[in-house]
Parts: sequence; structure tokens; C-alpha cells
Amino acid sequence: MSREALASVSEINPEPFIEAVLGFRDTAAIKAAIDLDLFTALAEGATEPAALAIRTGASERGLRILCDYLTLKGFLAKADGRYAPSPSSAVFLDRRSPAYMGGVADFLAAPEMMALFLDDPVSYVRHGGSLGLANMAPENPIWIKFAKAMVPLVLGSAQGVAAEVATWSPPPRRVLDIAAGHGFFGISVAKAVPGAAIVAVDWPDVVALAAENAKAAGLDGRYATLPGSAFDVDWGRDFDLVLLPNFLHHFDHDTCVSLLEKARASLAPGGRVIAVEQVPDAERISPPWPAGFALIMLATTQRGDAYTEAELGDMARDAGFSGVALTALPPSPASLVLFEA
Ligand SMILES: Nc1ncnc2c1ncn2[C@@H]1O[C@H](CSCC[C@H]([NH3+])C(=O)O)[C@@H](O)[C@H]1O
Repeated sequence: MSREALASVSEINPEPFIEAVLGFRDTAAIKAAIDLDLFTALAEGATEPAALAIRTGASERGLRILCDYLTLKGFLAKADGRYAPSPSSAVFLDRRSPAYMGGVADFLAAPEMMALFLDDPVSYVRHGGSLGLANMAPENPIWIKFAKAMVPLVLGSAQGVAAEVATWSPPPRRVLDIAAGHGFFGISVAKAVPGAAIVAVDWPDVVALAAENAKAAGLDGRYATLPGSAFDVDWGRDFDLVLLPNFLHHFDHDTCVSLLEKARASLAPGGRVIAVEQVPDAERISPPWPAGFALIMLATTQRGDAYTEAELGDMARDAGFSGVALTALPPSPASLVLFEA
């Protein structure tokens, strides 16, 4: 087909390819904007490069080029040489907003994550996963970054889980939070269920951070920790609820089954197991976040994946449960996965 003929077919367009090749440019621009606290400065009235330069200490030229790029990408609007945050930027990227989430870049686009992704992309595709343990290496410090950075992204789903279990009759009183990270799944349950006591498992430095968060939330006497690998630590018994939030997707089917068997063995009679997962549709190409999540697991873990409902059901049955029941956790894209007795 001639160049002209190609151009006349609207869906034939080289731009998505060039944009994809330059995808790192978006990461760079947004990281610079967050580090300069650009969206806060704009919202506070420094709307031109000269004023932004005084406010942020960056160069006027750098700010002009960065702001134009962010305008192209929909993060800002520009009129008469002045910039303003888009409605979404104002809600999520102005540091004064209660929904501020700029800090998630400290984990999602951390240098270690970027290296796992970009140093040799074909290697994890060829191999079907990371060559080494990558993020799942024991006590990998990346999880401290996760625990500090990702709370704004997962808090909604944690509160959704807590609201759900608080409706149980009776609500869970002994709760085990496996791979607790920042701890906010357990902490949210303890806040929603008066008297509930939480035991949190994670790497030592991570679970120490969860304990600090629990203390700040006023849960001092109701929060205990078991530092160490979830595969090695004795979880104890008689839990009314075992939480596995955002943990199963780091592992293959068989490893997930062994974790679920261990969870099942830790339950009191009538106790339940809940995971939180990014669950794509059966075709795995929608919704966008859960479907795209699989590539993060491919690059950063040896055998992790975004599991479909059918795959989670197979895991459940192989671990002695009867199946799974999924509940959406809006506005979070994650799903609550209840493992049914
Ligand atoms: N072998 C392991 N044993 C216990 N925790 C682990 C292990 N490997 C990774 N982790 C933790 O798994 C967590 C995954 S991120 C999920 C954190 C939290 N549950 C949330 O939903 O937001 C991190 O906190 C890691 O430190």
C-alpha cells in the first residue's frame, strides 16, 4: 500500500508505535513534576514559568517545556501562557488534596522497578518471568518503598474490605494479615470492628512500619506482628479472618495453593479467607488496570500473574475450598476475593 493510501485509512497510524517507544518520556515528565511539587504550585497561583521558577527553584526554560508537555498529555490546561491543573491533577496531584497520590511514583517508578522493566525487556518475555527473584528476594527494600508510597492507592480497597467484613455476623475478632505491607488492610478492619485484634506478617522492616501505622491509628494493644517470610513463619491458629491482600499475584498457581492451604489451616471454625486481587476478564485484555497489571508481574517476579476468576477458583478448589466469590471494591480497580468453605 502506498504512503498516501495508508494515511487515508484512519486506523493505520505510526503514532502509537512512536509514543510507545517513548513511553519513558511520560514517566520522566511526571516524576519531575511531582518532585518539584508543580501541581501544588500551580494550584496555589504560580501559573506562569517565571512565577513557577521562583516558587520551585527550577529553570524557567525547563518549566515551560515541562508544562507544555504535561498539557499535551492532559495533566494541565494552557491559555494565554498560563497553566492550570486539570480536574484530576487538582484532586490527585495537588499535595494539599486529601486524595493526593503523587507519592506512588516513589514505588511504581522507583529506579529499581525501572531497571527490572527497562534494562532487558526481552529477557523476562523469553524466560516467562524475571531471571532472579527480583522483587521477591528476601527482605527486598523495595517493599519499604511500597509501604511508604502506595497507601493512597490501596486505602480505598482496604476500607472496602473492612466495611464488608464488619457486616458479618459476628464480625471477625481475630484477624491475620499476611504480607501486611503498610498494614492498612488489618488496621482498617480493626477500626471498623471494635475489639478486633490483628496479627500482621511481613518482612521485619516492613512489619515494623505497619506496627508504627497501627500505633498512629490508636490500635496499640490490638496489633501484633510476626516478622519473617510468610512461607516460613508459623501463623498460629483460630483466626476468624485471614487476609491475603495483593500477595497471591506474585506467585504461580502451586505456590498460591500452598499459601491458601496454610491460611485454611489457621482458621477457627467458621473463619474465612479473603484475598484482594487485580482480576482481569477471561480474555485478559480488560479492564485496563487489572489486564495491564500482568506485565508488572512478568517483569518483577519469577512466576506472578494477574489471575482470572476461573484461575482463582481453581486455586481455591485445589486448596480445599469450594470456590471463590468476587466483590468489586469501587472506586478501586481491585476485587475482594472470598474463598468459600
Ligand atoms: N515471603 C514473604 N513473606 C511475607 N511477606 C512478603 C514476602 N514476600 C513479599 N512480601 C510482602 O508482600 C507485600 C506485597 S505488597 C502488598 C502489601 C499489602 N498487603 C497491600 O495489599 O497493600 C510486601 O509488603 C512485601 O514485603
